[in-house]
Amino acid sequence: MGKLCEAPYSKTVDWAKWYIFWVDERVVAKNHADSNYKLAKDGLLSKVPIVPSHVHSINDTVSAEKAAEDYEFVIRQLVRTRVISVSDISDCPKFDLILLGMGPDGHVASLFPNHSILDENEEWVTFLTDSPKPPPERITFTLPVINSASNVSIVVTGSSKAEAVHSAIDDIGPDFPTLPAKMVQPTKGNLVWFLDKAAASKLDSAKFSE
Ligand SMILES: O=C1O[C@H](COP(=O)(O)O)[C@@H](O)[C@H](O)[C@H]1O
Repeated sequence: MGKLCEAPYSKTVDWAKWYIFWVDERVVAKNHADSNYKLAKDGLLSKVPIVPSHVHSINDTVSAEKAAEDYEFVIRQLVRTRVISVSDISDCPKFDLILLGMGPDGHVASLFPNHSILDENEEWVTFLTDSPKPPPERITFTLPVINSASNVSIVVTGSSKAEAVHSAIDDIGPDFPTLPAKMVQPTKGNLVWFLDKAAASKLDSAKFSE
């Protein structure tokens, strides 16, 4: 994403075709240090000519429950008008690309290990008020939405995440709890992990290309 802010991409990418959504968001003001919107705005959106009306951030003035409901409503409208495609095997939106990070505990988006939110398969966007990682109030896409995307990338750096990378990618047998990151399995899409050497250091074998 950083590269896209630089020449030649900043000029050659057809930014008018880009629509931006947040897979998960912390329910804090948009200028708060914990805001995922702020992170994306400072790092990318303020540096490229994305159409402002194509940037769909959450309503930060309401409760987590209402923010999730509002966000799903917006996405449903865009599916109805065919701005977002729809999956042909579920009624879920089919995003072109879902870009995820992963925490040292194996969480992706705001889908945390052993949380009941992992079983949510009715809603497209749901909320939690007890996130084990602060801040506690968050909204998140659900697994069925993530797994309906055309492409999913998980980008992980640092040795603190090496154990979780190993558990999520390697075959570690049935006796271990399944991490949220391992539940990311696009039904008809591609999944690509991007790891630095430290994050890849506990993988069983060289399943990756440098
Ligand atoms: O809270 C979150 O954490 C993960 C990854 O966290 P990191 O600080 O270890 O990079 C992130 O991917 C997720 O979207 C976010 O809300």
